[in-house]
Formats: sequence, C-alpha cells, structure tokens
Amino acid sequence: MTTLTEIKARARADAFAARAAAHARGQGQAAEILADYLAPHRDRPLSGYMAMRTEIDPLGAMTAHQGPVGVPVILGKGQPLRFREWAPGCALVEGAFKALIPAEGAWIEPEILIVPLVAFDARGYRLGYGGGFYDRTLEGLRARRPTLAIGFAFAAQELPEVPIEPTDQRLDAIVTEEGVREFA
Ligand SMILES: Nc1nc2c(c(=O)[nH]1)N(C=O)[C@@H](CNc1ccc(C(=O)N[C@@H](CCC(=O)O)C(=O)O)cc1)CN2
Ligand SMILES: Nc1ncnc2c1ncn2[C@@H]1O[C@H](COP(=O)(O)OP(=O)(O)OP(=O)(O)O)[C@@H](O)[C@H]1O
Repeated sequence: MTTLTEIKARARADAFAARAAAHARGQGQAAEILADYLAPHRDRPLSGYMAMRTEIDPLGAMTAHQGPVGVPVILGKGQPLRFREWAPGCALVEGAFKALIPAEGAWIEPEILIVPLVAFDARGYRLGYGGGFYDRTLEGLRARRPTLAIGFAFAAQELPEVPIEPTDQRLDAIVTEEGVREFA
C-alpha cells in the first residue's frame, strides 16, 4: 500500500531537487517583487523567515517592511509556530531544526505570512518539510482574524498537483522570480 505520507515524501524529494537546481541559478528580482506585493500592507505585522538549505531568500522584503516583522520559532512537535520580533542585523541563535531565530525579542502575531515551502501547485496548496507547522499555525491565526499566507518560492517548485489532506491550509498568493499569482 502507498500511504499519503509516502506520496508526500516522494513529491518532497522531487521538489527538493528542482529547488536546489533553481537556487544554483539565482533568485533574480524575487525579493523585490515580494516587497512590491507587500507594500500595501506596510503597517501590518509580517512574518518572514531566515532562509535555510536552498530556500529562496526573503530578507530584502523583510528589510523593506515598515511595520513589525517576526520570524518563526518552533516550540515543540505538534505545536503551532510562534513569531519572535526580528530587525535587520539583530543577533541570531540556532533554534529547533537548525532554523535561525532572534536571540531575544517580543512575540508578535502576524497578519501576513511569507510562507516557505518545498513545492506548490496552481490551486495554492503547498508542501513543506512535513512537520505540519504552517498548517497548524495558519489554522489558528485564521480562526482569530483574516490572515494572508503568501508563498515564496522558485517558479521551478511548481507541481501539477501537490498531494493534499484535510488539514492542509491554502496559500492566498504565490510570489516567484517570475511574478505574483493570486488564488481565488
Ligand atoms: N526558513 C525556514 N524556517 C522555518 C521553517 C521553514 O520551513 N523554513 N519551518 C517550517 O515549518 C519551521 C522549521 N521546520 C522544519 C521542520 C523540519 C525540518 C527537518 O529538517 N526535517 C527533517 C526530518 C525531521 C524528522 O523526521 O523529524 C528533514 O526534512 O529531513 C526542518 C525545519 C520553522 N522555521
Ligand atoms: N491543524 C492540524 N492539526 C493536526 N494535525 C495537523 C494539522 N496540520 C497538519 N497536521 C499533520 O501534520 C503532519 C504533517 O503535515 P504536512 O505533511 O502537511 O506538513 P507540511 O505542510 O509539509 O509542513 P510545514 O507546514 O511544517 O511546512 C500530517 O500528519 C498532518 O496530518
């Protein structure tokens, strides 16, 4: 039997290879395109991320943001992410799973999230590293108030159909080096 977990693992491995190849070619104007897309939301609390492995790097858009910016912190397996306030050049330490997090700072509650991913599709579904962290987090945030999830990725990370399950939260838009697509 092939389980959904196995199907997701296979799709993840294929997408990792495509992402690594795209990363080696460079991200072009992707961070500037992202900053332009976020500009109308300049006063809202934003979540970015510290790029790891071969992820596309949103630092330019995080630096350009006028309002509060946070980055994700893992508190534990099965728990939603929290977001610690970040500023350009702030001291960083290694958090869970080797992601860098600010050494200190207040918790913020983002209304807009730049969401890292391994693969995405034309419906706005995404595949991450498999922790379910963003799905749990978006479910919680969206239950409280309107929350925008903006996927950020290389165009080469698109799959015809990402395998999905009921807990998967959809993206509102995807930004790549080729431009922006909004999902209905
Ligand atoms: N830049 C960035 N920061 C982020 C995320 C992200 O996707 N990107 N996260 C988004 O959630 C969280 C980190 N999540 C992660 C979850 C798993 C693994 C990881 O290495 N997983 C192993 C398998 C581990 C296991 O089986 O227990 C792997 O993929 O090999 C890394 C990060 C928070 N910070
Ligand atoms: N809101 C939720 N409540 C309970 N379980 C959840 C929730 N969201 C996801 N999960 C579970 O977490 C596991 C991993 O989910 P999934 O494969 O979608 O992670 P991912 O989207 O690749 O990772 P991430 O969101 O961390 O980048 C799955 O078993 C999924 O059922």
